[in-house]
Amino acid sequence: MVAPPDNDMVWGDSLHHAHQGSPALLGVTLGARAGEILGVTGPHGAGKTTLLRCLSGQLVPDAGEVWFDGAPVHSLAPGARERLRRDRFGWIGPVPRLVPELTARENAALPLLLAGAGHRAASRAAHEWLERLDVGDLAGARPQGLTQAQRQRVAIARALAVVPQVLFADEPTAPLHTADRVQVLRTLTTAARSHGITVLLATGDAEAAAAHADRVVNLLDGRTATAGLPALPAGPVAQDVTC
Ligand SMILES: Nc1ncnc2c1ncn2[C@@H]1O[C@H](COP(=O)(O)OP(=O)(O)OP(=O)(O)O)[C@@H](O)[C@H]1O
Repeated sequence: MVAPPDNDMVWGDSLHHAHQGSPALLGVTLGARAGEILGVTGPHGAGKTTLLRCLSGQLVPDAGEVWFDGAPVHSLAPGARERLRRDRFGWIGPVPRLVPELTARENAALPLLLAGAGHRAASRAAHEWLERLDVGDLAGARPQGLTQAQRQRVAIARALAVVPQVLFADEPTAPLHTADRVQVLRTLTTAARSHGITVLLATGDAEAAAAHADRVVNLLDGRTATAGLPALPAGPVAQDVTC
């Protein structure tokens, strides 16, 4: 077992994984430094989701190692991995999964309550994050009364409210209209930067990654095609971004 580079918060080394015999990762090595926003791009089927699931401890890779903050993740027992995910990691997928019986505010507050926050503090923090995501006025609505785009904003608020050490964002703006994607990605990355959250942002949109990430890794057919290219400076190009 080789320890990761000192300044990497998350590190995957020689990751291989197959889904029921179909290879998805064929030896990917990458690291994200503390507070870095790392874009992971590539076409459909490149392995982005599988990579994020391995790095976040949802999947144990068939081969290779995953490290978080200087400690191995791949060799943790399932319960310890579950606690790590709950206490340190956040996850945003392309489809919002909210608890239907709870309001938007209660959904956003849920991870804070699970982490031991008091009810009032959790509710206040959840509401603040909903406002940042422009759904504060919908705090009392239940998921079925929201559009898919609004539900996704609630899911993003929920993931940020707990201020995870690492946020895994897999196509986080997929359900949003093109015009809203830049604004939501900017809100997400600004919040992450101001709170020192490390972000792994998977997107099929190379322009979006270049506009919002500090560094971009490109996957192709389960392998790293180009790694560590500096992102383009955020600027006018961000206006045209889709993802
Ligand atoms: N649950 C699964 N069962 C079988 N094959 C899978 C499964 N999940 C992913 N795959 C396959 O693994 C490969 C990598 O898929 P993955 O979803 O990781 O890529 P991706 O880059 O995230 O693609 P997309 O942009 O379409 O989400 C693809 O060939 C895909 O078909």
